[in-house]
Amino acid sequence: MGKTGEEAGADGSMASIADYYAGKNVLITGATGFMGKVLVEKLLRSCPEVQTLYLLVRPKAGQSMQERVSDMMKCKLFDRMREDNPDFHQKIVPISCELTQPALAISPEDVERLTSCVNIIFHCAATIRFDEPLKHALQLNVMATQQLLSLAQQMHHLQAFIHISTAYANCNRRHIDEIIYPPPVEPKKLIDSLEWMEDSIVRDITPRLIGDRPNTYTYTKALAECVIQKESSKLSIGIIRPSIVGASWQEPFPVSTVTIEIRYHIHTSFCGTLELGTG
Ligand SMILES: CCCCCCCCCCCCCCCC(=O)SCCNC(=O)CCNC(=O)[C@H](O)C(C)(C)COP(=O)(O)OP(=O)(O)OC[C@H]1O[C@@H](n2cnc3c(N)ncnc32)[C@H](O)[C@@H]1OP(=O)(O)O
Ligand SMILES: NC(=O)C1=CN([C@@H]2O[C@H](COP(=O)(O)OP(=O)(O)OC[C@H]3O[C@@H](n4cnc5c(N)ncnc54)[C@H](OP(=O)(O)O)[C@@H]3O)[C@@H](O)[C@H]2O)C=CC1
Repeated sequence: MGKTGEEAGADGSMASIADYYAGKNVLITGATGFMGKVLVEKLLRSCPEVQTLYLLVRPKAGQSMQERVSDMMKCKLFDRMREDNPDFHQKIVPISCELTQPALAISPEDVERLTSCVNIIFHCAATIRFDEPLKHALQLNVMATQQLLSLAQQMHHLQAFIHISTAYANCNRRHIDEIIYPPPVEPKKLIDSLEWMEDSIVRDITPRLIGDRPNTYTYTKALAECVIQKESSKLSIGIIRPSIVGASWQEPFPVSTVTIEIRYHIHTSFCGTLELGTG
């Protein structure tokens, strides 16, 4: 992550990661997901002086966002935290949202609270279904990212906006550099033109639109990177492109063997069961 000059010591040395997070307020989207909850646990455990984690969570399946976050903190992932610091939940503040709604459906009071104190944003939320209908994938992976960037610009103390992309955003290329490639289409034009179209028409033209990318997931993740790049002069932005995220190696506890059922369709259909061991 980039550092601001004021975070460097007098001798120009960088603070440790834990020192950097001391007293910081962090906003996380997708905190109930596979990667988000690991991030929440890691920040709480390894950066004990972090001030507050604001989690943007939607109510789901009859559960309020508070119930969902309470359930999450009871899961095995947080066993070590419960032992080390039973009061860790006090650092977590759930904020109600629905990322596909205008202004992310965050209440004005919560917007005020977030804009006055958030220092770092981790944007993990996305639809990761490879076969998500294009309109919905655009709504969540691209338009919600745009809306979160708008919110970020209102934040008075924001130091970093970290966007979780994917190594597969440019999987149509043989060689991928650490750059953002020009978009296959101007995201705003695409969104505007799909808005009035019936879902069935969008479905029919999706293969033409995504071109040589294998699915709507990688296509919309690539468009999201372009949306992010447009704001890069106004915000301090980092883009992470993980590849395939597996089980934990050592922390918070080692998972020695995991069986992954592969039903991915990237370049060819692929079906089978893969055993991954860690030693
Ligand atoms: C040595 C190394 C070699 C490595 C060799 C790898 C080669 C392969 C390369 C591909 C590499 C792409 C890496 C992208 C990395 C990102 O960027 S992250 C994105 C990751 N995305 C995902 O994991 C989502 C994948 N899943 C999907 O998109 C959809 O489930 C599919 C595959 C299109 C299937 O859709 P569907 O036919 O409607 O089926 P769906 O109801 O979704 O799922 C059927 C069942 O499978 C389960 N299921 C679905 N997805 C998963 C999952 N990921 N895990 C477990 N269960 C699942 C569901 O829970 C459901 O279970 P039941 O309810 O039946 O019990
Ligand atoms: N898993 C992997 O191997 C890889 C993942 N990535 C990227 O990492 C990020 C996280 O992926 P992962 O954790 O696996 O995904 P998950 O599907 O496990 O999590 C997605 C998260 O997004 C939230 N979300 C989805 N829709 C909405 C919505 N409408 N409003 C509010 N929140 C919403 C989900 O909340 P809810 O619980 O309410 O559904 C959930 O917390 C993604 O950006 C993905 O592209 C990149 C490379 C590899």
